[in-house]
Amino acid sequence: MAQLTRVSGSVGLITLQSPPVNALSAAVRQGIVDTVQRALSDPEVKSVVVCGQNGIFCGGADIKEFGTNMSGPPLVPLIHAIEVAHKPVVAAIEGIALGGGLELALGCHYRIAHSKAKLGLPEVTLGLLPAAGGSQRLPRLIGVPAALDLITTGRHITAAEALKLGVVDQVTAHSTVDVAVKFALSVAGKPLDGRRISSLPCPRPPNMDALFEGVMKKVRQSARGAIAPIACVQAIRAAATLPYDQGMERELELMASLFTSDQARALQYIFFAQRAVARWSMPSGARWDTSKPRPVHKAAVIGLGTMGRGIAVALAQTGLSVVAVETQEKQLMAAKQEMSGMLERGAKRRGVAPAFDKIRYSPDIKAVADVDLVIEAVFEDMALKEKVFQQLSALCKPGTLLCTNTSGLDVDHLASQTRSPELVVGMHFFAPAHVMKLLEVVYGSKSSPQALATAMQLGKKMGKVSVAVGNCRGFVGNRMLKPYSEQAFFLLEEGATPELVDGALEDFGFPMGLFRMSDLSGLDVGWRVRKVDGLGKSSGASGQQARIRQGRRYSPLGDVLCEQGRFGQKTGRGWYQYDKPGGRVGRPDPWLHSFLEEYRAQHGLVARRIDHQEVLERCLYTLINEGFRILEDGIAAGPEEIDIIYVFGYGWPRHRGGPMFYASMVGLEKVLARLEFYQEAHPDVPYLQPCNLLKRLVASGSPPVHKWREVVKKLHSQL
Ligand SMILES: CCCCCCCC/C=C\C=C\CC(=O)SCCNC(=O)CCNC(=O)[C@H](O)C(C)(C)COP(=O)(O)OP(=O)(O)OC[C@H]1O[C@@H](n2cnc3c(N)ncnc32)[C@H](O)[C@@H]1OP(=O)(O)O
Repeated sequence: MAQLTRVSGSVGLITLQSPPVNALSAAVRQGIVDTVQRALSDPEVKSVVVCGQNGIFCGGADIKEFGTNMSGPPLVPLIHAIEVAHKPVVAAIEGIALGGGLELALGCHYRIAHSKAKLGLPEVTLGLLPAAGGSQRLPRLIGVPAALDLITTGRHITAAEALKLGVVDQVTAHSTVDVAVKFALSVAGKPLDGRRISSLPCPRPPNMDALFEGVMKKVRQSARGAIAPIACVQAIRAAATLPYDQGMERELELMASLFTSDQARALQYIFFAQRAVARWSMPSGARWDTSKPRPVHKAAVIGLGTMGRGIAVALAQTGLSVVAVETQEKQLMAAKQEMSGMLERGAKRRGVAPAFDKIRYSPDIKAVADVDLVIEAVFEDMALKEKVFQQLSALCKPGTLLCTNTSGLDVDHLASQTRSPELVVGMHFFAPAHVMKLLEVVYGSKSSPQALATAMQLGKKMGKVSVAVGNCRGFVGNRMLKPYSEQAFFLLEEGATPELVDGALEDFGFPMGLFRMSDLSGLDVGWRVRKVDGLGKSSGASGQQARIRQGRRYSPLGDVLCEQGRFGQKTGRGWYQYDKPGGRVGRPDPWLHSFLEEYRAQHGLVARRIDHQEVLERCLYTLINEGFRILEDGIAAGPEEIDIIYVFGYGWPRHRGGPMFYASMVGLEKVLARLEFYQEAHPDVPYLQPCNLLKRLVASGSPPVHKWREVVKKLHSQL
């Protein structure tokens, strides 16, 4: 689908037509081939402009076609045909030119972009590289260092940056197509030498080998096992060292190794999952497209600890008026100072004025009287939160949405403290709240669809990836974390060290292993929760009995460390040792190793050799098992919700697609078999008991992950 019209007498205007983003589907590619051929053979046409309908140039290859039997004309010869054309071809870039879309534009002889357009080669984020000549043309056009940056990060750039780098020739704030047509008229009949990028030499940077070595090292470190960024560097190296034709062969060879890889499948799954979770539904049948959000102009945040500060700043940066309430004067002053710095830094990064005037600070909770929405972010203590919700219910105007930033307490119970439980939802932000992308939006049993719609819309406005989930202890993310961390503790008891467990998890792709993360966030955080749950005391007893609590295996290891004041980085000692309290670089701690040996001896435990495979299977498969329980319980509507929460909030490596997708890649039969194996060895660990949904899926032939949502829906409709 591409249309050719003649404008201004002699300009052939080719318009790509494939909503919503004019992706290069087989039909669009065929349309381009046909219209280019017609335009070039029409003697009345002296020059050509390529644009996209509805103010969008092109979103790149049609990702939905990947993994299918791709038919239709391939992109490489199509773009080549444009480049070798004897008539000037001008790309009129409005909206976006991404991936194959930008590669198409790079095949044109001139590029004119609208000032609001965004350009980029984001293939790496989908596990690919720009294989329609992008990896070979871009370095020729803008040089190797800039091409390395754009292609290995996949970042989108503004038209202004594109102009500065030389990706485009001109930027306009007017109608791009009109400007491009005028320009096309002006270059008709002029020679095109020097305008065909593939024929340009690639500028060789000084110290090229050292440059590539340095970049490769950096990319390997940040890729955490992802293969596409490395292939991108290799392709650009080919551009810098080989003639164009040979570079294109290398590009294809590298693309072939990525195209059908598990990582590409995982990353493309995450792309669509991120969009799927925006189409939320509730067990009542209420849905995203039938529930109207309430307008929110003014919001309040109650409690200005770390979370409250981040939330208030994020709201203000979204343009909302914010009342920031902190009843402790000293804390209020400290918050004000820190938040001003956060606003200033954020504004500098985004090139806008700091939103200082958007926040009004108050020591008095009565300041919430006229707001549309409140986010409570006080200390994680139910009694305190109950009191705050009672006060809010009495003070706020009717219709105000009351949200809690609890990371796992009962939203229904908090709702029961108010006069309008239908207006209560959870908005679980992740620290630091003004930076982290994830927002778990938790609906209680009485939350109205409108309340959920409002919180989801606000999350979107704040630039968050918002996921709607049901109410249960820990919601989705923290609930799944429990079996994962429990297994890590048990592994220490059985012979592992924190370094071994963290090493396995970091090799898998987590930015930080569980123990390193625990040191960072503070061991006392979990300790406090365990104490509320009636656990959390080391008891001083020895033997197996000391490790059975509430009828199941329990490891008091973390409690013992806390009792000794080892809270992690903040105290300079935790699972690792640090140079000083507040130190950031953890080193293995001989004291901890001796402590573990003594602990095992005291409890009659015999250390054995544990390998990375066992760490991964026990930590990850129990986490996945809990994910299946969450689906079974109807807390998440599908595997996509769980996977997006883990990728955006818990550091799960994106190129592994989230825990549920990973399970589907490992094979459900294998996950089930290994859980059964470990359960037999550890019958006192309920989390190792395979969940019914997992068994059911295996019994029904392990359907692919995109079918699980339907299976779960059917399961619930039968109940
Ligand atoms: C042997 C092996 C040889 C293999 C040879 C193969 C040769 C291949 C040659 C070239 C390959 C080129 C690779 C590419 O071009 S990969 C694609 C690169 N493009 C992208 O990554 C862009 C992805 N899209 C986005 O970033 C955004 O969607 C954006 C375009 C910025 C729009 O954002 P927004 O306005 O927020 O809207 P949504 O994200 O919600 O999107 C709206 C709907 O459009 C769908 N969409 C978007 N882009 C694509 C696409 N490229 N293909 C298909 N569909 C796309 C998106 O899914 C939304 O629909 P829905 O809500 O139904 O999911």
